[in-house]
Amino acid sequence: QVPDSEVPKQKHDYQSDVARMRKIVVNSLYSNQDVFLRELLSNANDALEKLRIVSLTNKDIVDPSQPLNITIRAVKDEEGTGGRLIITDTGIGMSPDDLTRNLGTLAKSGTSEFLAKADSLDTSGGGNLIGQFGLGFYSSFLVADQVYVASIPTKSETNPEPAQYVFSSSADDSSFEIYPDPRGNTLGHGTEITLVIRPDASQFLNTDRLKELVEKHSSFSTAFPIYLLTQVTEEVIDEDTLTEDEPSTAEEPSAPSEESVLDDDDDVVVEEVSEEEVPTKEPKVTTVTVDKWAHLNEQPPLWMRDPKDVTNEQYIEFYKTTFKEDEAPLAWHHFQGESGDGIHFKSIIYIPHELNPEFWSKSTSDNKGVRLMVKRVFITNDLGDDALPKWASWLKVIVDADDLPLNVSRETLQSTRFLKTLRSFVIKHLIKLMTRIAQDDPDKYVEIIKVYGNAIKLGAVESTKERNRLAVLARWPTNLRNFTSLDEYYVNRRQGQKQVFFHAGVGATTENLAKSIFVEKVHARGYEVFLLSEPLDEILFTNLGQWQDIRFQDVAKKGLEFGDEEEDLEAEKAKDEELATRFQPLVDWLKQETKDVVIDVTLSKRLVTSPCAIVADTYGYSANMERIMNAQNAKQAQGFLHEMAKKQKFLEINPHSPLIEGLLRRVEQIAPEEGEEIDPDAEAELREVTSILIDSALVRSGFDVADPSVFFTRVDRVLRRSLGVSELAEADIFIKPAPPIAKPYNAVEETESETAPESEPAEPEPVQEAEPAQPAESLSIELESVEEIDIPLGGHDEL
Ligand SMILES: Nc1ncnc2c1ncn2[C@@H]1O[C@H](COP(=O)(O)OP(=O)(O)OP(=O)(O)O)[C@@H](O)[C@H]1O
Repeated sequence: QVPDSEVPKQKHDYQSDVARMRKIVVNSLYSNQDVFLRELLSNANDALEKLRIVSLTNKDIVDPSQPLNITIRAVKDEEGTGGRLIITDTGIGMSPDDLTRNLGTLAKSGTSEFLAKADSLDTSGGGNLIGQFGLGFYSSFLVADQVYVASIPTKSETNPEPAQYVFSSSADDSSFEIYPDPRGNTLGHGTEITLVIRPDASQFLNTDRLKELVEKHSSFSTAFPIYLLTQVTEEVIDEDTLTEDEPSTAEEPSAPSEESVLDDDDDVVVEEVSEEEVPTKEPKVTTVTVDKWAHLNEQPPLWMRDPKDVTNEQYIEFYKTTFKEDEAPLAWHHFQGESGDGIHFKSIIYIPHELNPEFWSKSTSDNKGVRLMVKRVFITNDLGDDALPKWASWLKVIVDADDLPLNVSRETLQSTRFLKTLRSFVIKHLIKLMTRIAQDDPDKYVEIIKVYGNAIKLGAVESTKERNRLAVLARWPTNLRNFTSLDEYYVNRRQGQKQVFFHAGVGATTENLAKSIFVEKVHARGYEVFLLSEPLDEILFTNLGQWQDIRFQDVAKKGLEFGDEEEDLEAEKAKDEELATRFQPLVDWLKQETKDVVIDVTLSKRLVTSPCAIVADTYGYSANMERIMNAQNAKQAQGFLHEMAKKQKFLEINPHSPLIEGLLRRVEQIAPEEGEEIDPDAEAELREVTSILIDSALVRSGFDVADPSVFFTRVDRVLRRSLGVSELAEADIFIKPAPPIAKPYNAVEETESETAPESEPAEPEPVQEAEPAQPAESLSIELESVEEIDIPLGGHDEL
């Protein structure tokens, strides 16, 4: 019976956003109509969960004769064109105020964000938004022209005698009505939603279709039984009273009870057949249609089942429904464990298909992704920051603990080892899951690592306990391939290799890193080098220190060894000595010239074609680390140490580079003979060339030059010389001054209206005629008289 009759009704206007929202939901989700059932069942499940939680501390509020369940009933019109779908739960219920607030307003935060998003929505995105913004109830209007919600809350101190009220609204109304249910209290406690199904949605009155939908979306996501009223035909023995062979339809069914429920094993249970009298004459068999409640979710909830009995589709559907996600997860793992306090649990962990964009910007984990159940009953999804470490806070977890008390509080959980053990179990199984995928399905693993690679690295940096296991899972590009693991690197190392080579440059592309002067020789020799572009990478390698028995080596730092240096030791040594003697004058000159920039100058063994490089000492900052530290404002925090670390640099020159050869020759040329004076011009020019060489070495090595404008002025000067342009020649500058300051707003308006008829726009006034704010001549004179800055040569204070 639709609860609509001549009782006084209170009319309320929908909050304007609600009307807009309903329209959006209906329009954007039209092709996705069947989500309505999932949404309403999810609300019913929530209401039952709320009641169960409240009843833990207040047993009296639940009517023991009223089992906690959800029922679905389809009632077709006599004409068979439409009908009503009635979904009832015996949950917490709603008072008239709740009905108004919950169904008539949008108290949710993020509503305006939703509306903005939804305005530009295509149909495919709608399902996701519905979940995110809790629009569940409005999806009723996808299939119904008119919706009645009859509800009665449980008894409480503030409401000892609750009454059943109805919320009624049609799909096009801008208002809704609230009124006392003319039928009185028919529900005990709970909510009954009656949808007057639109003709184009009549498939939802078909019990087979309903059964299919519930099985697909909802059967395993609730621990409360869901019953569907189905009609079964039975053959019964006709009593004398029945003379015709007409099928008879059962009356309005009562709520499901154990006896009235269809048993799955035994398809039809005869319910209303009296066996009082044994007919004496030949019995006549008649076919009757009987209404029966079919229990749709008889199987235990998914997480309690044996993984062997669950299909991939079921895992995916369960995930979507439980965590309100529209996309399938990337992977999942179903396992059981024991907390050490004797608490057993069953759990499923899911890796969502994408990382929440807020993951990197939020400092706390704000984790609602862990749903704790006790003996199949939902307890909470608010276990606080302790539930998962920040780096793994994107995981979606369902966990059911058998031995916890139902009224367990967050404080109790935190004081026992349960949460701690759960956390380490979840992480252990996540690592296991990822390791398995990495081995069995490398393509899938790449997909996962693209999304979660940096989160894994964060975990390896943050967690000392799991560092090595997580580092195994991380992947980096190298000069030889993409997505390389540390183990792969180790296996492919060269004979005698005692270092894991890496080169880091935050934000640089892999291609640019591969072209670095520090990589050229390592690459040319056929060694593999990790190319790191994320801020976390170098920190992680530094924290790891070594992999297996070989230590990490930044190729841009001192200490680079290939491991085969011993092989030609004698021949090498002799060559080195010869080079050292030959280049000594240049090294001495450079030491003097660069003493403020580097702590020493050496002949390089790492460069191939580049003339020189700035190399950080083992304990100094590499260019990458210097940038990271500067960005973190570590200068203030670490003061002296930071400055010291920055200074630990060496200049390495490549004795095989023609440029360095040339420089050596110049240094030798300007060296005065006994009793001769040094040529000051030649010396000044050499200094300038040296400065440019050092600055470009800094830039090539990834460091910043102290003052780029000084650097470029020097380059300009050298260019002028090579082009035969006078160093003193000044630029012919004329800069057109800006027009005078605009007139006040009103004045502009007046002028415009007087002088600028719409059809014929006035010629813009020539700049000269306007009254300049500053005389144009004085401006141009000032600019034209700018002089080139005279840069003192020699020394590198400015570096
Ligand atoms: N069957 C029900 N029993 C009790 N309260 C209900 C029921 N259905 C809806 N409500 C109340 O109405 C509110 C609005 O429901 P709606 O489905 O629109 O969003 P929601 O359930 O809060 O969001 P979400 O779908 O994201 O969980 C719910 O939060 C709940 O308080």
